[in-house]
Amino acid sequence: MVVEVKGRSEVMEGNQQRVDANILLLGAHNVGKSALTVRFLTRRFIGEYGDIESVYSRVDRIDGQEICFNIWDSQDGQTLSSLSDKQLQWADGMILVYSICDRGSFDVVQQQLQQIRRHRKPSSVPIIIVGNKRDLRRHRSVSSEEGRLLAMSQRCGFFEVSAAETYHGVLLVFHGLVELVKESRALRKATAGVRGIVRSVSAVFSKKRND
Ligand SMILES: Nc1nc2c(ncn2[C@@H]2O[C@H](COP(=O)(O)OP(=O)(O)OP(=O)(O)O)[C@@H](O)[C@H]2O)c(=O)[nH]1
Repeated sequence: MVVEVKGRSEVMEGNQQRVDANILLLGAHNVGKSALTVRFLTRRFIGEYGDIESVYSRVDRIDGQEICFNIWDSQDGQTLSSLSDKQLQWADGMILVYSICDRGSFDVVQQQLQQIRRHRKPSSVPIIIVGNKRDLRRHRSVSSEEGRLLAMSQRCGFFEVSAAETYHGVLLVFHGLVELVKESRALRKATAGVRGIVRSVSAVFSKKRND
């Protein structure tokens, strides 16, 4: 299976900076990762999704800025061991999906979170946890509070949505994540700037000491 992986970039087009955001969808089998991806890309819910793993792109204009979403819809509820370094490093932001009717899928999200945190700091990769299949709430086995508490304890965003019922909720998830990606990049740039200043000042003082 070939997965085309693009690098991350911020491209200047005219005076406007285009932002690329690499978004990785994770979660257990059958929770609706493909349904969320297809809903976001096409506004449609088609019911059956096969087993294609790929990176899809969509360009949106948000507040006048062009954003290119590169979305990697992972396959088959990847287990902890099969979550590759390549996927973890590629992502600028992640969406961890569970089904509100499937407690096991909520456990998978918690395990995947632990694994991600071993590789990437919260400041380097924003995460949104999504409880999907909200339309099936009569079969609910994970309460909204549990989802929200997990998200708060792990410094993640949280949404409950139904890929089957609405486009708007799904749009909020992807757009919300891209805002967090932009904030995290700005923070890292600022931190790198401060580190540079500290390094320069230290260099000046150590030179003076050596003179
Ligand atoms: N009722 C309901 N069904 C959904 C919803 N989202 C997805 N489904 C159904 O759940 C099943 C699994 O959806 P997929 O999108 O293929 O799930 P996935 O997580 O990509 O599954 P894998 O690729 O096998 O890991 C399909 O039958 C979808 O039609 C939803 O919001 N509500």
